[in-house]
Amino acid sequence: MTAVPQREVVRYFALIPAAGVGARMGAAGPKQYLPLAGKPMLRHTLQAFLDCAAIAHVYVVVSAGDGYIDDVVADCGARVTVLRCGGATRMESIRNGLHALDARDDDRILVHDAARPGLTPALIEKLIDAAGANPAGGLLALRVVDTVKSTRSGRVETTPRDGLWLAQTPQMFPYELLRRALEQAPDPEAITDDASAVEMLGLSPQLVEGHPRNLKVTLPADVGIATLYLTHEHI
Ligand SMILES: Nc1ccn([C@@H]2O[C@H](COP(=O)(O)OP(=O)(O)OP(=O)(O)O)[C@@H](O)[C@H]2O)c(=O)n1
Ligand SMILES: C[C@](O)(CO)[C@H](O)COP(=O)(O)O
Repeated sequence: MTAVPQREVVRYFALIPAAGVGARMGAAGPKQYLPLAGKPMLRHTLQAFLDCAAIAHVYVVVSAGDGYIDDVVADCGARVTVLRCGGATRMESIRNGLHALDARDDDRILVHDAARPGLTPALIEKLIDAAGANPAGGLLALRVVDTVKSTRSGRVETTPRDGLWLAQTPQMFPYELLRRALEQAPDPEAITDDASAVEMLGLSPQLVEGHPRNLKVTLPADVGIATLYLTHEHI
């Protein structure tokens, strides 16, 4: 009997860049380790992926000299791998992480900021369900709800808000596409999210409605808001 070649099943991997210094937070150490609702910020972020059955493995990228990560992942089990290959920018950390992990071209990589601890398994599943089959990938994003002003022209002008979105993470792409996009980006220093590198290839990643609880903790004022969400599961 001739063996029928098996189609390989697409796997979903999380890649969490956690090698930033948190300059805008201005805390004594990197913001991803700040205690929030009793746990380091990054531990909350990891839990969302650990609680999502669709995620085969979680990779965390930290800087080579990181002295906090071992304690944070101590109770995470074998589904989490630490990659000590962080770079000088978010994009560099992600590129280094992609080189270090073992994935097939079609596997989906969900890049998610360590600094977005309010992510939930339901939001991860929503992204996978909506955009998992899209060859150009997809990302969580929020529709702009406020009136938008622009000062680009030198005077104050009102810009229509319809069709404007705020990018969140996870941002999910086939492994080969994401590697290629980040390698070919003309100015990787200017790229602040992964989707923009994919857009530069002429592709259109799918926007999937995210949630305000998935805010990025960037400034000191964000700590209180994130804590509120983490202590109130259903808001
Ligand atoms: N060289 C870098 C810079 C950032 N990040 C990660 O990318 C995510 C989003 O970046 P951002 O909020 O800008 O974090 P920081 O770079 O730490 O903050 P800041 O820009 O205020 O210094 C964070 O989880 C951060 O740890 C990273 O892995 N490597
Ligand atoms: C990836 C990101 O979180 C999407 O909103 C964001 O772009 C990170 O970079 P920033 O420098 O904090 O804007």
